[in-house]
Amino acid sequence: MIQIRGLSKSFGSFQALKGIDLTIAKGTVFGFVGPNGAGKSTTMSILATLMAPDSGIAMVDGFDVTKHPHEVRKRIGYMPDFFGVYDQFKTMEYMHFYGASYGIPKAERDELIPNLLELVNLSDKKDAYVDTLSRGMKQRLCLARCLVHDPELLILDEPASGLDPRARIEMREILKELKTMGKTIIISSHILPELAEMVDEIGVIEHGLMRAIGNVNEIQNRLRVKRYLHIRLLDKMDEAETFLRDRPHVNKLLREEDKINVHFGGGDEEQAELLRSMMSYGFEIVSFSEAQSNLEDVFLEITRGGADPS
Ligand SMILES: Nc1ncnc2c1ncn2[C@@H]1O[C@H](COP(=O)(O)OP(=O)(O)OP(=O)(O)O)[C@@H](O)[C@H]1O
Repeated sequence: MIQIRGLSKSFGSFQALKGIDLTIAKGTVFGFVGPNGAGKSTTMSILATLMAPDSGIAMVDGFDVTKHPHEVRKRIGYMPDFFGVYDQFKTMEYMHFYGASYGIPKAERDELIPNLLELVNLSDKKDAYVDTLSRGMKQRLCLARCLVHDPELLILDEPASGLDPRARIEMREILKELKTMGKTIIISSHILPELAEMVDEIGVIEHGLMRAIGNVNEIQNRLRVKRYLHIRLLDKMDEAETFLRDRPHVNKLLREEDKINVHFGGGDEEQAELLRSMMSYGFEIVSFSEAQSNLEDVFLEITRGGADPS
């Protein structure tokens, strides 16, 4: 669905994209993650035909975004990170406005729009003025608007940003629904653990370069991040940190207020040995647990330069 080769874009002397490559198959939900200013929005704007690259190629469903923007626009629904919602419209009117812009006949819109509003849980707000909607509702309305022409590809730039936890969960449920409908989705986010359960693949971008692409497990394996141990102690945190740094298979330590998180490269036996050694040294251990590494850990690992993902 998406093919990007050597995509570059500069703003003045600043190089926002430095030749990125990316392939996303049809039906994939792709999580696009990276720190602020990494180049996510720039890449998405180019895919949405709103910005021309300086060099390189971006194709959507076989159409070049710069040569055939109209073909591309028919196939995509784009949700920008900042959007206006034409406050003087009621929800229903707003949807009709977008539907009409895509040339969808009124009779068809009359059938389609209530279904879309239901999908995004806004049926009861159909007669409300857009400016009276909450932020979460506006974001869901924007998503419904993206779906009006039944695009195959959704390009969603931080659709959950600024939402409270409940609104985020609602947004995530809608995205899961779209996934089951077979849409290809590229979604950027800072809320990484939330992406983990719905994305098929992730791409990590930093300073305009793709640092890693693959499914979460593949990337973890590539980074050789085996397991994460959370160790809570009654006291002697500094001493424990020094002790742990010298132990075998301890790749990295992250200190939190009341616990030490260890990136551990060993297996069960080595882990048991680590616990044994801490006990015999005299540390008073409150808990010693193993956590599944999640998308956030992977992201931190890559962007802190803790391991070479290549
Ligand atoms: N129109 C512009 N003019 C000048 N610089 C720009 C412009 N658009 C983006 N940039 C710069 O390009 C870099 C990449 O920006 P981009 O918005 O793509 O990042 P991002 O990964 O989406 O970050 P965020 O998560 O903060 O939205 C940033 O340093 C940004 O300041």
